[in-house]
Amino acid sequence: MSPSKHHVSTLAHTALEDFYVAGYDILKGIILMVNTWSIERKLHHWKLPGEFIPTRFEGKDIDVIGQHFVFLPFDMGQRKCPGYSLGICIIRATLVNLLHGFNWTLAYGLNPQDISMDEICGLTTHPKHPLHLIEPQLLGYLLQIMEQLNE
Ligand code: HEM
Repeated sequence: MSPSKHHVSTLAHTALEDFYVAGYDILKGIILMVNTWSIERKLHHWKLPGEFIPTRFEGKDIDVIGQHFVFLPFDMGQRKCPGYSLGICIIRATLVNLLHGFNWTLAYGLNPQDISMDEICGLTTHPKHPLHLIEPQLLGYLLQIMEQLNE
């Protein structure tokens, strides 16, 4: 996992007035980016925060809309993501359809524990190593189509 200084989770914001926060004087006009990745970890709420453990959210009264500082995927306050509920719907619908409609297996004979959860961080965070999956039926259709094209 990369060090926290590489994870910045908000867009750039400009301070509209001088203010003081957490020991820092912020001057009007300064451009700020808030490192929510680091805030979530500094609060020491999560066990093994760098590990992919989806069950950690089970039975927890923690939402994603900026009420809980330990989990801020969409940030909080006036400039939090206005598309958060559409974003959640799209991810849920896409994932559910992919899992419901196809039988995926890991490529190259990999085991689930071999999947790398390393990230590349920038304006958005994405996997450092792509996830290669095979869907045998889909692969069969594709091969058939390619054969027909070659005839
Ligand atoms: C899971 C999907 C998404 C995630 C994790 C996400 C996350 C974020 C984050 C962290 C910000 C920065 C907030 C800040 O700088 O304080 C943001 C801003 C924004 N997002 Fe999203 N977003 C998602 C989906 C979407 C979708 C689907 C839309 C639109 C249809 C959208 C539109 C925007 C806009 C317009 C802003 C800028 C808001 C502003 O500066 O006032 N996002 N998003």
